[in-house]
Amino acid sequence: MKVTVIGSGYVGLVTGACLAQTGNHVVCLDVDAAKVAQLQAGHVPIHEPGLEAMVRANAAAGRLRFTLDAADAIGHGRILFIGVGTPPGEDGSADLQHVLAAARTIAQYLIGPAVVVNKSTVPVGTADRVKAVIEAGLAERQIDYPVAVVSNPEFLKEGAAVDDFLRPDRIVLGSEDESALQLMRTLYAPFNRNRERIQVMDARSAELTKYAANAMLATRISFMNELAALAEQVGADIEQVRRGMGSDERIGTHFLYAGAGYGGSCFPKDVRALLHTGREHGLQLGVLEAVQAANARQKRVLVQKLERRLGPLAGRTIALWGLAFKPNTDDLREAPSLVVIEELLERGASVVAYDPVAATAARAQLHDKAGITIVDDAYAALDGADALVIITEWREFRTPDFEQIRSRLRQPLIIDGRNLYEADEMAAQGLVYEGVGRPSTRS
Ligand SMILES: NC(=O)C1=CN([C@@H]2O[C@H](COP(=O)(O)OP(=O)(O)OC[C@H]3O[C@@H](n4cnc5c(N)ncnc54)[C@H](O)[C@@H]3O)[C@@H](O)[C@H]2O)C=CC1
Ligand SMILES: O=C(O)[C@H]1O[C@H](OP(=O)(O)OP(=O)(O)OC[C@H]2O[C@@H](n3ccc(=O)[nH]c3=O)[C@H](O)[C@@H]2O)[C@H](O)[C@@H](O)[C@@H]1O
Repeated sequence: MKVTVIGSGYVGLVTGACLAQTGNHVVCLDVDAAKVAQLQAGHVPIHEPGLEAMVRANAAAGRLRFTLDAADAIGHGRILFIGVGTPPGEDGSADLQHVLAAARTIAQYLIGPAVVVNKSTVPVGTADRVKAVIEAGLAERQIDYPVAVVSNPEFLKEGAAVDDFLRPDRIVLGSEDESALQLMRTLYAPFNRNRERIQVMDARSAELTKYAANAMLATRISFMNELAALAEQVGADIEQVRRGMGSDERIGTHFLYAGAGYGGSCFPKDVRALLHTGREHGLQLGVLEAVQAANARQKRVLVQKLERRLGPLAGRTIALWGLAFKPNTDDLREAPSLVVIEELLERGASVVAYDPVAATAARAQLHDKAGITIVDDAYAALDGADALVIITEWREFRTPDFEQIRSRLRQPLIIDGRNLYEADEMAAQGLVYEGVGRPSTRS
């Protein structure tokens, strides 16, 4: 099939590459000239395992190309995906300017009937708005090609995006247009083998499903972070509690890890956007408000732990391991590390940070901040530091050289925002260790 994808970011690029992989001919449109040039040269500008190889292979096979030329891209596809960003506006609502601009571009250059598929995360009612914008644009051109708009929210996770797209838990299709749905079923058939993953519903339910899923996951995390604080007070271990409660099938084991707070480009923004939708309809979503407040508190917990151990932090040097909002990505959007860095610098501490993948992105973002150095060696970050704070659970931090950690730190203190180690083992290594919601070493 001929497919056009508007927006070549995490979602657009993964969608384009995976659909080309199953034999479709895909053209990806973007407005960012530098990004398009990079992609045309076979370079994927984001760190996403497996993506670059897939992009190169499909480009070489003639099934995937990138363009800035809207007429070319819109003229190509019978199915047109919208995968542009929906960043938070001032009031927390999802800013739809890019989605609506994409709709206008479609209307301007469409040369025949089309199925427009919205993959961006958008508030309820956006499918109707997109359809109205396209129809108005076509009417101006005095043509009336039939256009169906399908809501098809994306559930991929960064760092596992290709895998998630190829093996989705479900494929949500929001539309009441039978022929559009039939086309979508055919397009998604390769990702729908062995068991039925396609769920058809109305567009509004599809749009709300996306926010509901992210909000539920965020809720689980904030709930566990709150319980972790309680566990510390009552002398329980949140890791044992997690195992105990997660083995109940009704609860399940995923997304129950207490930590440094959730970050990323989606949970924070989507929780805010859903709260805004609630307010627009006169509803206070109290559970979700608490989720958001708990997360804001959690991002500060590691610094409070440091203060309790070290006293005032002015003049101290703190080593940070991990800057990305989670492993396997170089994405720093809403990363807990940024809050920790801000809080440490505000208190007059210096920061020496290491991240195996996000260092370049972090240097670009933090270059104007005095007091932070980003180094390329995990152990070099420790030299002369008063403590090590672990913020992202990169695999290489799982079994580090504890002897080096102890000898290179000025004080043998680890504050672990991801509960990677056991307190008694740390004590045996001569380290003072504190995780989140778990018993610490004694001293
Ligand atoms: N990043 C993620 O893991 C996920 C994101 N989403 C949602 O998908 C949407 C896209 O997110 P990302 O891919 O992360 O965004 P992104 O910021 O990485 O990429 C968006 C791309 O769209 C381009 N763009 C903007 N306006 C355009 C226009 N008028 N025409 C053509 N291209 C245009 C931008 O230049 C950029 O390259 C958002 O609504 C997000 O909430 C959904 C699931 C997962
Ligand atoms: O809408 C989106 O963009 C995506 O948002 C999340 O994906 P992502 O933000 O890439 O990353 P997650 O793996 O969900 O992690 C989000 C944050 O929660 C934190 N987290 C996750 C799990 C957990 O148990 N505890 C916890 O603190 C992570 O460290 C990270 O900061 C969802 O998992 C995806 O399904 C969704 O498509």
